[in-house]
Amino acid sequence: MISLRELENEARAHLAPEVHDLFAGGADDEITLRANESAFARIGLVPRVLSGSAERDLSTSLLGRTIALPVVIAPTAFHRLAHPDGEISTARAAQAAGTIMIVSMAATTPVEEIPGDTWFQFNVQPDRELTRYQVQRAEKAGCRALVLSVDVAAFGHRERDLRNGFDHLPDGLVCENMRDAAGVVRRIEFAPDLAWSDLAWIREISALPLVLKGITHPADARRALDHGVDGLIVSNHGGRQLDSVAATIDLLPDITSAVGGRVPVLLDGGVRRSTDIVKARALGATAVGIGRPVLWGLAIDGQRGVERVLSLLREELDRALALCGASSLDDLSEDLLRW
Ligand SMILES: Cc1cc2nc3c(=O)[nH]c(=O)nc-3n(C[C@H](O)[C@H](O)[C@H](O)COP(=O)(O)O)c2cc1C
Ligand SMILES: CC(C)CC(=O)C(=O)O
Repeated sequence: MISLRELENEARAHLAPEVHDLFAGGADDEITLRANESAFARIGLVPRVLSGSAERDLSTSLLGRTIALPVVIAPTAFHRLAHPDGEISTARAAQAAGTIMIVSMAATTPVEEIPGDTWFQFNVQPDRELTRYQVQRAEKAGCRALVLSVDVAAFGHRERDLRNGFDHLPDGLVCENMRDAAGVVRRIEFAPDLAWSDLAWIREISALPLVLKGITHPADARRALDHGVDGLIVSNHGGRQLDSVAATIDLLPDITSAVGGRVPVLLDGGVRRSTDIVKARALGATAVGIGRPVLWGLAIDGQRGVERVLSLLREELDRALALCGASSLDDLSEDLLRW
């Protein structure tokens, strides 16, 4: 398979239709789901010539670590629905590629068993003691940052899942990181009353860097900086939460200018080609996250499938930099783009 698009098509044959829908789908009319990808296509590149070098440096630094390419694994639920080895395979592939996996609170593998360089994503639960326990587990397990999803005040209306009647995991699979201190697997709930003032409490329960995922408004980006967060992820949850949210690449420039380089800004949603990464970097993102392509790779061939996804992006990015006359990611700037 020679592109993420081919992997996406092939994955269909490896998944039960309702699981494919669960992974592929978005909320309501899936306007945002489509917009994320199509918005990248509307931005043109205007490459420079005769300014490249024999070798390109694809590495970037992120919260004090160097990652080999500016692509991290976005947190996605239920990897064992895609492949029996689930999150372990994903993590090993991320490790092999020299990047970070953001482990989902809804992972089907205990965070303690997931190897490599990981961050832990969570939604604050109405039972704050459960959240405290989860966060402390992740910290003990060696996760290097916390990723608080802030776009989950309610559960998105995913019509494919409603139509398919997909409302619980098959026997044998549970959200392992939803166990409470007594070992009981708790249901994921939402906390519509979560507020900026709660960030102080998260700081109290953990010393890890805190990244907010699901920032779309530049005023919220500024507010997040006022609250001392360590990073932001511009995300509309892959179109699975509020439908009609603007495409993330269209939201990015206002956020990066509000942040002014004070903390790293990541973007996810619709990244399928290295030229999407070039555009995001040119608009000030430090790195991008990929969600669904990882699940497609996993469904097709476990760890090797995810490795393929990451190596395709790496090869493409190396070529795109050469063709942009760039020798490193820092050579990519907004003057390479035409809207
Ligand atoms: C099947 C699936 C499960 C997801 N689960 C989570 C999750 O548990 N927590 C979270 O913050 N985001 C979750 N997301 C959103 C992703 O982190 C990411 O924002 C989105 O997938 C990026 O878009 P992309 O799939 O187009 O790359 C999920 C997305 C998908 C497709
Ligand atoms: C368990 C869900 C809340 C996971 C999620 O965020 C998603 O499916 O998009």
